Amino acid sequence: MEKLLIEGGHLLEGTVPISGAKNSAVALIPAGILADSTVTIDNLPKISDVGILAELLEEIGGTTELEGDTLTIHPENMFAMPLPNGRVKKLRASYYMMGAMLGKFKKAVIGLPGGCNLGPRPIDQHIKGFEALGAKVTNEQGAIYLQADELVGARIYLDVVSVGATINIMLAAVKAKGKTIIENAAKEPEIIDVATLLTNMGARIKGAGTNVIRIEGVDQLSGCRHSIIPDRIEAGTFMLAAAAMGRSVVIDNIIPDHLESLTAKLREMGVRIETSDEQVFIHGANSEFSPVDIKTLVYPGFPTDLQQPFTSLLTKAHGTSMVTDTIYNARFKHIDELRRMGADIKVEGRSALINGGRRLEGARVRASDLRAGASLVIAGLMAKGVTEITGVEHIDRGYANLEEKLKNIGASIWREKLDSFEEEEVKSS
Ligand SMILES: CC(=O)N[C@H]1[C@@H](OP(=O)(O)OP(=O)(O)OC[C@H]2O[C@@H](n3ccc(=O)[nH]c3=O)[C@H](O)[C@@H]2O)O[C@H](CO)[C@@H](O)[C@@H]1O
Ligand SMILES: C=C(OP(=O)(O)O)C(=O)O
Repeated sequence: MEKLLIEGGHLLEGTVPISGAKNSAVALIPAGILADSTVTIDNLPKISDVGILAELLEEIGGTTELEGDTLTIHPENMFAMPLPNGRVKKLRASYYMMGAMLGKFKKAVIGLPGGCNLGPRPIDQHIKGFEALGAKVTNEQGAIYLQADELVGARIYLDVVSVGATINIMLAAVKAKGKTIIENAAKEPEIIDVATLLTNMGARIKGAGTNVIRIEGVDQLSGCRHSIIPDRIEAGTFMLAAAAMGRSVVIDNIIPDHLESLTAKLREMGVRIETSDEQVFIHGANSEFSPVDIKTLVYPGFPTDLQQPFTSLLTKAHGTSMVTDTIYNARFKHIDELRRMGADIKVEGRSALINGGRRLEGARVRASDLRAGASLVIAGLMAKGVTEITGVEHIDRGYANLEEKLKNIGASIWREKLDSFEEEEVKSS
């Protein structure tokens, strides 16, 4: 077990290159199962979720090669190996093994997924979609059993706009007989990225990125090469760090349009931002920030995954800000930790009220989930003194080379192994 240490107060200056998107990568890798020849995925982020998914493909008989940021998937010898336990429990996106294996083999056994604990995260809409396509789905002892004689296209209306259900139904439907229509689909850029890969493999998909996706099933999908879109959440996290502590920071290799909701809110606070085709420039630290209210919404609204990191920045604004999460009702585990660092924050229902303007102080804190970790890293960069963050394994699920990227722009951040006393403390917390 490890911890991150940050000596706060250092101003940031320079360029941060952004990696490929976690939430695309974790769907694109299972999508490789559907092909009958080699799939090559470029611009892969070096994060633990990616490594675990590659191992899952090997568990079902595939071979994978990771060289730099390129993953090559050889799906020829894959088979419908049941995966009721083990690695599937370590991440949320293992649910994509359901759609991909159902699409390819017409059957799958997959343990219920893990991932960030943000309150209830049901997968009823995924299952509703699989059933509509003709699968029999049962839940036995924490694993989902899926079986179909054949998959037949259907019209599926999602009761909840869900990224995971939209992608999972696409994965299952691309090889179904006839036409599938997904209504009230999610519109996140990662959905377009997955549809692009599948289309390059030979799938027929129209409307990805709108709320109605039409899929005409095909018999066969072949290998292809695909480069992952930039990670808008990683980019947003660095934009927030730069707003908090940046003299002048360039966030490079991004699609600025994917970050419009964040850019608008930062500008409203008084952060100076310029954008170009593939970069944003942030001039932050010396400004007097105004408080703002944010409400998380489905894309193109403000992303829930940036809510926690944004909260840290708001401790610097002069006055009271309100952060409301309409997607997850319990995504506030970072708040207690920010309080340990001196933040004045109250949680009321789905909202956090941040009374900003006072400098945070370094403390020993715990990252309970991925973006709570990002929020604590930003808080640590801002704080007086040293902040120690445990729960680093959550941060490693989603941020590639975080310390290196921050060090390169002037942060003082390093990683240490926990001693046995600290390990005991973490295990019992
Ligand atoms: C691997 C991945 O891509 N993770 C992202 C994905 O998670 P994930 O795909 O799990 O999130 P969803 O978009 O499915 O969830 C949105 C909301 O719908 C609810 N819901 C979802 C499915 C379902 O069957 N029933 C249901 O009620 C969820 O509890 C949540 O309240 O989108 C989230 C929302 O942008 C992000 O926070 C996660 O980073
Ligand atoms: C919630 C997240 O991830 P996951 O869905 O993989 O748990 C996230 O990326 O912020």
